[in-house]
Amino acid sequence: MEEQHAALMQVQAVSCDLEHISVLREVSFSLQKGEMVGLLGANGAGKTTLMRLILGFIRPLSGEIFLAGQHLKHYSRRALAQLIAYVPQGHYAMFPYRVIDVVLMGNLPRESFWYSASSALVEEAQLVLEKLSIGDLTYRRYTTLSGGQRQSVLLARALLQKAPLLVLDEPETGLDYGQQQRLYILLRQLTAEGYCIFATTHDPLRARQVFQRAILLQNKTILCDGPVSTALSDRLIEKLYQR
Ligand SMILES: Nc1ncnc2c1ncn2[C@@H]1O[C@H](COP(=O)(O)OP(=O)(O)OP(=O)(O)O)[C@@H](O)[C@H]1O
Repeated sequence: MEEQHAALMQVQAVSCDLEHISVLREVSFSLQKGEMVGLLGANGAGKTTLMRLILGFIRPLSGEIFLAGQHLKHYSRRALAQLIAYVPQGHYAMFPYRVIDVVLMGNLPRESFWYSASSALVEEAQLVLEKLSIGDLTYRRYTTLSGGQRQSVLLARALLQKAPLLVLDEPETGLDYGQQQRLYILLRQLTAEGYCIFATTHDPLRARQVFQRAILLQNKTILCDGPVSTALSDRLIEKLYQR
């Protein structure tokens, strides 16, 4: 059964310009179910741009991106959201929704906008919040939360989305030490359940402990892609961040 071996995401020779400036050149890699992959590179290396490309927010100049075997351009927003969940780096001040309502928005790709959440779904959302140790925030207003608390709520929303590919932009930013530890334990559990985690990080030493595989971006392309034991060697870390 070829389907079972197909990569969850395949990026083939992707190049991208922003404002007529070349940002990425001939980037190729694939992501499989059950993998936890870190994306590393110096400031401005193109990590966020690469994430925006695979999320379908921007189109590549050339190259192809496939998700679950289908070209990204053939997906509707809703169909895409059933396969990729995204936790952005920034925390935008939104309307003063309650935390539980923000988390329930994770189910929107499967429902119409005006759907009323079943009690089973509300219970599920509460369980996700508890899993992230923020059950006490359930009925707080999102706009009143701290940056780290908002980050955890956005992760809860992404988990309720139940997409097999979780894309996280610097997920540990703003989290205290305990929340970071719990986050990585949870991400490991999710990969064991078959989820694929693709996350940027600025902490190569931490990445060496928590990720299985690392993709290093430098000079607009991939410097190294492999198991953290080799991709995050002292030599390559030094090379990656040199000026
Ligand atoms: N909208 C834009 N228009 C023009 N250039 C952009 C735009 N967004 C990003 N860039 C440029 O593209 C390059 C890659 O930016 P990107 O945000 O992808 O880097 P990054 O690796 O995520 O950086 P950081 O670690 O600082 O978050 C940078 O040189 C940046 O200045």
